[in-house]
This record gives sequence, C-alpha cells and structure tokens, in this order.
Amino acid sequence: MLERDNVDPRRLVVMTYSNKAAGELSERIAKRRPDAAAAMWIGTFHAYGLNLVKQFHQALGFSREPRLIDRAEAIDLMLDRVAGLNLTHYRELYDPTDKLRDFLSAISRAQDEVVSADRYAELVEEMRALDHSSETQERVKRAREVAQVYKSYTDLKRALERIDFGDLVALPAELLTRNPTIAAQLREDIDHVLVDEYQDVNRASVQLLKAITNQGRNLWCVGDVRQSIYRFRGASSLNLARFDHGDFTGAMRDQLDTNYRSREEIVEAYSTFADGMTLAGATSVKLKAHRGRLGRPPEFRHIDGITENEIDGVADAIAELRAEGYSYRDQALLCRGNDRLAELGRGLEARGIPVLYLGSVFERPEVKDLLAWLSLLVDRRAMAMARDTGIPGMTLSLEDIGALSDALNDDALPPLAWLGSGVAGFSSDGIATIARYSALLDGFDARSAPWDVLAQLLLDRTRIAADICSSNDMAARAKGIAIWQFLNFVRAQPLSSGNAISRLLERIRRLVRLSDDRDLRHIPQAAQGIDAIRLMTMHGSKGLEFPAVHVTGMTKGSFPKRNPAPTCPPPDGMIKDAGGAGIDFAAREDEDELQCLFYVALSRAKDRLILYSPNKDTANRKRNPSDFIARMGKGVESRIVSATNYGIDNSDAPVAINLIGESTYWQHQLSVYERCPRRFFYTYVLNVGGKRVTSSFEDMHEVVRRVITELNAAETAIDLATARDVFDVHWNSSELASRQASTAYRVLADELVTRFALTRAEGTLEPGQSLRFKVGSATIRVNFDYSLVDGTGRKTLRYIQTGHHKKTVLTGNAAFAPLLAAQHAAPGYGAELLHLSDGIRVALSDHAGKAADKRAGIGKIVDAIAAGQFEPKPSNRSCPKCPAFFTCGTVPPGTAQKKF
Ligand SMILES: Nc1ncnc2c1ncn2[C@@H]1O[C@H](COP(=O)(O)OP(=O)(O)OP(=O)(O)O)[C@@H](O)[C@H]1O
Repeated sequence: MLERDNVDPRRLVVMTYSNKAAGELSERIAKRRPDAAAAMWIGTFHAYGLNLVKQFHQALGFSREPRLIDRAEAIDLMLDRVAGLNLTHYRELYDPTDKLRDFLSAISRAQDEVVSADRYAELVEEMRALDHSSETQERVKRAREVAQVYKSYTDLKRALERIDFGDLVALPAELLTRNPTIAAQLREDIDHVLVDEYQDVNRASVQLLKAITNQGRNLWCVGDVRQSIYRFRGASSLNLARFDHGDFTGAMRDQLDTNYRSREEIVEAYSTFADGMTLAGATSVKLKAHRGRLGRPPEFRHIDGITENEIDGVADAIAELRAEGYSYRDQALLCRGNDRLAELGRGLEARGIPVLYLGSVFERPEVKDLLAWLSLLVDRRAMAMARDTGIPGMTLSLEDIGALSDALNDDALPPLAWLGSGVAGFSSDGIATIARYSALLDGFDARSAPWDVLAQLLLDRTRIAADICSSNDMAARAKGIAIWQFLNFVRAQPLSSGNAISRLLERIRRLVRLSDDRDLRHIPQAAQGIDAIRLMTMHGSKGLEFPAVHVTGMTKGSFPKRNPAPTCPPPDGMIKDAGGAGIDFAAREDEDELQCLFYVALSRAKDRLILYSPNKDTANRKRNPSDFIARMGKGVESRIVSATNYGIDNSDAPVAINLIGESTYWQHQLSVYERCPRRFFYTYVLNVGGKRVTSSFEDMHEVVRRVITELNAAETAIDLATARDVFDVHWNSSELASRQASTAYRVLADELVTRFALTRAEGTLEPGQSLRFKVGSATIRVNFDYSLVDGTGRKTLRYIQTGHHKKTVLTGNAAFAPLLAAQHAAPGYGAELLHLSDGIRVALSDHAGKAADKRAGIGKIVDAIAAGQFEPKPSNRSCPKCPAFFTCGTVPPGTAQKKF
C-alpha cells in the first residue's frame, strides 16, 4: 500500500490483538519504512480503545478520564461487595478470591461478546424457561449469581469511574454503534484499517472495526484459524468463519499458498496434522514450501526413562544440533505449561546448557531475596531472616534463627526492633550478621518507598548490581534481567493509600495467585542477542520462528490434556452462532485450542523439529506417546532413544533437626505438613510467624472461632440468645466492626454462630474433649469442640470447621486423626466433622475401615519430620497465601532444635 499505492501512512490504522504481535508489526514496518512506521497508528485493539475512551470519556458518561484497573484491583474492589450479595452457589466463604477470579473471567467473556449485565441476566432467564432438566436448572442458579456480580461490578466501576481491560474495547464499540456521528468523525481521518491475527478478535473488536471502517470498507485482515489460541480471552474461530459470512457482507477471502519459513518436511508434518483438525472455518492446508527439502525429517524421540530422563534427552539433542552448526540461540524449547518450563530450565542449566528464561519474576531467587529484605521492614516477626540468600555474611544459622524467633514472640515489638537491641543466645557470627543487617536497613522503615529501598540495597549497600554487571556468565545476566523487570514493576504501582511496602507485597501475592504476572516474563529486547536456548510455552511462541524447535511432554494423557470445565460457563446463547449449551461450547473450544496450540508449536520450526516424551512414569509404568504424534503423518521419524545419564539429583537434602524428648503433635500441624512440609518447617519448627494481610472474610472466621472457643469453654449449655450476646461482645471488639461493609460480614458471622449454637442443641451436650493417641513414640492430639448424646443414646464427638465443605476434605491422613483419637481414647463415641458455612457433616466413623492405613500414613509423617524432610510443595494457588511466601527458598545451615 505504501509503496504501490502511495497511501498516506498517517491515514493508516494497523491493529492486532497482543502487544507482542503489535511490536513485531511495528518493527518490521520500521525496517522497511521508518518514516511511515512512525506516522501510522500501530497497536493493539485495547490500546486503540483506550485512546477512544480518553478522547470520548464524556460521551461515555464519565466526568473525567476513567482509571484503568487490572484484575487484582478489580478483586480488591469486589471483595467487600460479594459479602453483601446473597450468593449461595459461588460463596466460597473462607476466602473468595479464587471464586471472584472465575466470576471476573466470566464477566470479561461477556464483555468481549458485547453482552451487558442486563442482557446476561436475560439470557439466564431464557435458559431457565427453555430447558427444565435439573442439570440446566443447576447451571441457571449459578449463572444467576454471576449475573448478580456482573451487575454489581458494573455499577461499582461506574460509580468510581474505573474501567477494566474488557471495557477498553467494549465501551468504544458500543459508543460508536450507538453514536454514528462520532464513528463518522473518526472515519474522516482513516483511509485503511489493517488487522493482523484476525483469528484472535472477539465480538467487541468486530463491532469496533465495523464502525471505524463503515461496515468493512477498506478493511484488510490476515488470520489463521488454526492459530486461534486466545479463546480464554474471548477470541473465537467463529469470528474468522463469519468474516465473509455475516459480518462483512461482500468481503473477499484469499488463501496463502506458499510457506516461506519451514522446510518441506516440516510443512508436510503440520499440514497433515492440520487436515485432521476439527475447527469451525478451517479449510484444507495446501502450502508449497518455498525453502524446499532439507533431507532431515521431523523426529519423535520416545525417551527410555522417566520425566527427568526427558531433560537428558533434550540436552543430548541440543548438543547434537550444536555440533551440526545450530547455536544455542537458534534453538527453542517449547512445552505446554509454565511449571514444567521452570523445571526444564533448571534441568538444562544443571546440565551445563545456558537458557534464556525468566519464568515468574517473583519466583526468581534473586528477586525473592529482595522481597524478603523488603518484608523485614514491615514484619515484626522478621520471618524473612529464615532465608539463606547465599550472600556471604547475611545468613543466620538455624540456631540463631531459633533464638531470634524466641525473642520476637512478643507481639508488641515493632518491625526491626531486633536490629537495635541484642538478642539473647546469639552466636558471635549471629551478632556480626545482625550488625550487617543494621547497616543494610539503616534509615528505612515501614513507611519507606519500596523503590528507594531497593535501589539503595542493590546499588549502594551491597555489591549485587556491581557483581551482575561485571559478569559475563549467563546465569548472572539472567539475574540482571529479572531484577530489571522487577524494578520496573515496582516503579509502576497503582496509587492508593497506606504503607507502600505492605501494599506492594500484598499485590505481588495476588498477582501470582491470579497468574497475572505473565507480562513480567517477557525477555526485554536488549537481552535477545544472548546465546542461550530460548525457553517458552507454546502460547508464548506465537508469532516467533527458530531454526530448531524442541517440543517436550508429548505423552498420552498429558498432552493434549483437557482443562477443567469453567466454573462459570457462558449462559446458552451468549456466544453468537455457537449453538447448543454454553457449557458444551466451552468444552469444544478447549479441545480446539489444544490442537491450535500444537499447530502453533510445530509451525515455529524452520529446519529442525524434534518432539519428546518419556516412556515410563515414576512408578515404572509404560507411558504412550500423545495421539498428536501419529496425527502428524508418516513423515515423522519415530524411535526409542536412550539418553545420556547426566547424574542430576533433584532431591532436597534433609534439614538437620534435633527433636527434644518425645513429640506431641496437634492434628492441624499434621495437616499443614501434608499440604506443604516446608510450610510446616517454617511455622512449627522454626516458629517464625510472619506477617500476612488477611482478608475481611478470614478475619470474620477468626471472630467466629473466638466465639466458639468461649462457648465451648462454658460449663453449661448455652441458648441461642446467650450465644448471640457472646458474639456481640467479640464482634464489637474486633477490628472488622469498624471496617467498610462490616454489616455484610456481620450477617455472615451471625449465621455461622447461630448454626453452631443450633447444632449444639441437637442432643444432650457434653463438654469438648482433648483426646490423644500414639503413633510409634509420638503422641497425636485432637481437640473436639463438644460431644452430643442423641435421643437413641448415640454419642458423637464433633470437630467444627468454620469454612465450608470441600470434596478434598478426606484426602490425606491427618483428616482422619479425629477418628483415630475417638477410636482410641473415647470408645463408644463416633467422630464427626461439621462445616459451619454450609452445615455439611462428614461422619468419620463411616470410614473406620481405613483407620489402619491412615494411622500408618500419620506414622510416615511423624518419621519424616524426625528425619528433617521438609521439601516445599509449590503451587500458584496456595504459595501466595503462605506466610513464608517471601521466605521460602534455601534453608540456612545449622541444626534446628525443637520440642514438640
Ligand atoms: N515473500 C517472501 N519471500 C521470502 N521470505 C518471506 C516472504 N514472506 C515471508 N517470508 C519469511 O517467511 C517467514 C515467515 O513469515 P511471517 O513471520 O511473516 O509469517 P506469518 O504468516 O506471520 O507466520 P505465523 O503467523 O505463523 O507466525 C519469515 O522468516 C519471513 O521473513
């Protein structure tokens, strides 16, 4: 257009969906025509929308430019709101963050489909009227609650003049459709609109395009339906199918027939796979490979061994390719998920192969060290001192950490108080270390600005930055990149009141929990030249190309592996043209997306393509290759390969521990061990409490727990009125009483206390009992809240949990401790778990047949504690909620002493 038709670049709008694709477009245009690239508008749909929102904020009904919020902020906004909505299905009472995330995803999908809160509610009612099956009615009840939250969220955003990501396209699309004058005014400045990656568009973007192009005049789009991998963001291959059948009447469609990237062997393999894809709008792929044949087929290496050996196999192949002339930077390793990618990255590094991979910035040890130090300024228990940063002279021994934790048990001490006063029982090394921390943190406190603290720690008060800059080592450079990304993140924090360090730490927890830290994983342009293997997810590889591509994890059952069904599926009829039930559509989309992901991965390779899968699982059972391998056709060379044994041992070394005397454990301690042995270590062995901001929901449960404790301690039976009086006293003295939305929480708490009081009146009440039983030389204790004798004389010990019932409650061993305790110390009594939030009871006595196994399981936990086995069990959902989130890492040297 620029060269042949001499189009004025200022009158061109070039749009795409992701930042990465926009960056790529702008770079490529700039290479050929820097002047034109600077003059035309190139960016994402969202960036274009943001400009429109700013320009037309008054027409959109805002008094000023609205502020853009991300998901973490949206959840903050909504937390108190949901307490006041009378939700039953989606009310995850203990902590609703995860549920809110699902709600917001469902709402964002509705926005992408240009379905308003009111329309959403209508669709739900239509669904109710049309299908009376119990399954649909169940979905209706849930979807109604989403509709309720959608409405409340929309109103709140309006009232506060905030917009979210989905609004960026949806609001302008709606405005331009409603107000043709504004649309015409915009069109005066535009001659052509070009869209790349059209398969990623959603309904809102189509509506926007229609308005700014006058129903498609001078609109040019490029897309590949097989690369539609943003379905979770509302992209749908249906939009591409509808391009010339419904959306833009009279549009012309052409098909590319030459592939300039890949060798013929590779084009053949992915074209064969593509022919088997079941996608709306997909036509057969007949691509001519411009670069011809290489004489080397794509390979599938079925590695003889387990997952760890798969990394050995990849390491071998990387070395082979290097010997053939492919540098590290020519090679990319792709896999499905970020967790596996992190393992592969560590695994390759351990085998001496440089990798360019950041992973989650907040999980990088060098960033965690900084966060740990920052947390010392706000955490009076100084939990982060239990982290070994590996920086000489900055690590306390386990013995000194024990002494510090004893000294800090006093809640009244402010943060950093331990730096000034001497700590009793410290070693001379410990005293010297504390003196270094005094110098390190001198002049900072809880009110300091995080960026100032970090900049000084890195540049002035340690040699961290200097050492990174003077090193050529790949690992040091990766550290430098991670710290750079982190500092940029710290600089750009949303404004709000309160202490900035605590806010930053809390925000990081939330971002990780929501997996919204993805943007921080991109490697900056300046680092792209480094000679190291590129590691990325299949998603992240979109739009890129490499001479050699390795794809791991091609095992049946792991890839393709269906994602769990969405908790809030779209109501039937919400997705235009989808047909059938929304929930079935969601399942079909998921299946399509996995095929697309694989197609994207394969089509990144220019010359060499090698896929891998181990042939055994850890229990030595046979594992078959993914069905996708056969679907690539006969051109793929498939064989079993024995990989080099690099002798990498990943097991965590045990911690030296000295348990004093015979041990007694509480049941909840064993539960913590089962969920994460490392968390048990920090919490109960080292006793480092650590500060964590709790949600109002959690605080509400805490108040209820206090009421229950007081009622349990009473000698006599307590009637409902008295229980409520006790509740009043606790509520009024709690901090929650003075918070916003306190009434809503009070109503919830009152329900729980009432339920508790009523269940106590179901028979003749006996006081609670603290029972114990022995496993080997250890004693296990269980505190029952109360026991009851019913009309038939049956006696039941009750164990109360204030949260609601989860299906997983009976997995593991510790959950059966009440049963074992009752069997041993209170024969004749049954044991029952009672969940106050939903009133669900679980009769543990019904599971008496499992008692012997569970007892043996508890025995193993007790032995593992004595043997110092405290390996972490990382998880994106639970780690950010753990007090030790910023501490967890290498355990300091020394021996931990503990009397349980
Ligand atoms: N006409 C051409 N002649 C020679 N090489 C070309 C030509 N067009 C594209 N290429 C090269 O082919 C490769 C793929 O092109 P490009 O990245 O534009 O593809 P694409 O359609 O965006 O692919 P995908 O969407 O799969 O990432 C690039 O290396 C590019 O330089």
